[in-house]
Amino acid sequence: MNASPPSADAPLIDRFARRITYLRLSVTDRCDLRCAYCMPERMEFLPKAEVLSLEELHRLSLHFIARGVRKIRLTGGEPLVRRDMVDLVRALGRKLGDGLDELTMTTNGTRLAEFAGDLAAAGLRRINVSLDTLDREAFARLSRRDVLPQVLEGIAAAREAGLRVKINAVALKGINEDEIPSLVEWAHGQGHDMTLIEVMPLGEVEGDRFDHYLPLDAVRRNLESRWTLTASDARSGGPARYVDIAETGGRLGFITPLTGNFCDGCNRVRVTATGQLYMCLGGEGRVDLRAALRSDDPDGALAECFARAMGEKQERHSFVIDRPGGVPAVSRHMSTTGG
Ligand SMILES: Nc1nc2c(ncn2[C@@H]2O[C@H](COP(=O)(O)OP(=O)(O)OP(=O)(O)O)[C@@H](O)[C@H]2O)c(=O)[nH]1
Ligand SMILES: C[S@@+](CC[C@H](N)C(=O)[O-])C[C@H]1O[C@@H](n2cnc3c(N)ncnc32)[C@H](O)[C@@H]1O
Ligand code: SF4
Ligand code: SF4
Repeated sequence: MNASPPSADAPLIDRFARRITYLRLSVTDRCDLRCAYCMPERMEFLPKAEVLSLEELHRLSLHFIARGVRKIRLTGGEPLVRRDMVDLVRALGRKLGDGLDELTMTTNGTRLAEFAGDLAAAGLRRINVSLDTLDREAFARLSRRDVLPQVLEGIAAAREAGLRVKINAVALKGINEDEIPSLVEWAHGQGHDMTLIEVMPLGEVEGDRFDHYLPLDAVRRNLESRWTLTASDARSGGPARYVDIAETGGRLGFITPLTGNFCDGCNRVRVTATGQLYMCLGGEGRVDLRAALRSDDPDGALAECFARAMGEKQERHSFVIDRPGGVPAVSRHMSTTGG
């Protein structure tokens, strides 16, 4: 008996009954920074010709929304280095309240001062800005670019434009470890939520991630010896688990792929700038949506791709950072998959 063809708007549900409602869409693999935990100084970027056009990114997003995706995060590389970014936000913003609950972005903030107003006007309400340190020299060493003042200006501009800002910081032993409490105080003092992230072994970088890996269970214990942390029920749709801190009056999230696996509740997939759908951040499994989109029968080909992706999405990642010299879990850099 022949199986019936996959339907054009079947919800995205994987083999483990996890429903996919969150798309992380990487709009470019390029970046104006070179964060040492993310990529090497001499990073090779994709030829522009391989990257999806704005119209293709939009069309693909609509296919995801038709299948039950309610949250789209634009990411990269650095999304704001792509020139037509605001146009994409404007186009997708029209789906807010009409299938889409949230359209948001993760950015390094270097270009936010220029774009915050346009992004807010186009429908963004909330934005995550990556900021690992407030020390200008440490920032310049870590990101290999001396642009901390620009990032701080960007964050201020986002707030002025009415965007809710969440600060993301990768916790790094010997780099920002001692600064974590003051970074949290600063973020909360500015009215921003904040999230700490464990470094993940994705893609080759210069140096050994083991040297700077900082488990967040230890960071949490340290913060508990200083402040009153109360577990919060707040959820932002991503993997963070939050606490409220009485003394700073703010919320702090922990993203713990290594010390507290959260794959059971996975609700997301990611698409690269070349239209490759990766079912898991920590896996090699992918399907080629660009080829489907450019085929003679895009609707049928995409339906098949989505069915295959849901059949193949893996249960969990197998990241470990447990000894010097470990190899990355996958060769792909975080900047390719968009985090
Ligand atoms: N291992 C793993 N890490 C993830 C996943 N999703 C996001 N992250 C990591 O979490 C960090 C923060 O991601 P963000 O781009 O701020 O997105 P988010 O945490 O979903 O954001 P919220 O919507 O504010 O919850 C990045 O370093 C991501 O790589 C995931 O599915 N698996
Ligand atoms: C890949 S970046 C893309 C968006 C933007 N360029 C930025 O930095 O916000 C998304 C997030 O991934 C984080 N990240 C990058 N490499 C990482 C790694 N190896 N482990 C954990 N987080 C990482 C960054 O700190 C950032 O918060
Ligand atoms: S973390 Fe973001 S800003 Fe830093 S190098 Fe990677 S993509 Fe660029
Ligand atoms: S590592 Fe893979 S399975 Fe786990 S939460 Fe992330 S995408 Fe989902």
